[in-house]
Amino acid sequence: MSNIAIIIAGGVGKRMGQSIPKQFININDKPVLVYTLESFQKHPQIDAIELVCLDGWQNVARAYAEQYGISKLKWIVTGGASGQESIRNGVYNLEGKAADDDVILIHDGVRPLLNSEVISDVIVKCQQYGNGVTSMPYNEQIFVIDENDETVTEKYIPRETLRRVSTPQAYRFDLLDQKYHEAFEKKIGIYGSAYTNTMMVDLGVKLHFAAGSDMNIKLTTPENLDFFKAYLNTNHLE
Ligand SMILES: C[C@](O)(CO)[C@H](O)COP(=O)(O)O
Repeated sequence: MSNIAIIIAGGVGKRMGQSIPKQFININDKPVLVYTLESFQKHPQIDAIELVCLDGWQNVARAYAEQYGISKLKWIVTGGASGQESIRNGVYNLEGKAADDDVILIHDGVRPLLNSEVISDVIVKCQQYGNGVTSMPYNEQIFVIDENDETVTEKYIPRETLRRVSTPQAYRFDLLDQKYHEAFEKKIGIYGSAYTNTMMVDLGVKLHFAAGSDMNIKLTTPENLDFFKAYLNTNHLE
């Protein structure tokens, strides 16, 4: 049984407002994506890495992998028109390569502050239950926007009933492959902001929470990049 990481780096990163895709932005002279790949390269339980890459950037990614010694990188697959198409491309490429009981970890290429405990726990949960999704408690109050006026609210959701999820998310390969085929055939769970976790729930799968980390932020805005730089500088990481 192997543990295979699929790193999703197929997006253009419009919200970052930069001329190059956010996964390729250099922070302290190293691309964001390389920090992410290194987390999986260093983890002793990860056997192989597949990168789903924005079209046109495959050679750049391959060159970086060589430069930074990401020897576990086995496959580079081209991303799709949406997040779900990108993940699907990564999953389908593993057909005939991954075994049914392999643990497949899906992770955003723009979450470079991933620690090894989070990777370990999501693998344990997946081995135990067939899936595991990293998650954290929600610490803010959540209010629901009024149906008729998006500037007001009269309703909230008690935060004790919520958990916010992140990546990595891990699924047994047979479940993951079967559910992507079902989703794309029936057009379920593949709308705009959908991801593997929401698709699984839409297709009736019960998800199991794994440990998350507040450091494991997704770099979406320029402020997130500033935070990442500050973190690296304070912690003297390279
Ligand atoms: C974990 C996630 O929020 C989906 O549940 C994921 O990080 C979303 O990534 P996206 O690039 O914002 O779709």
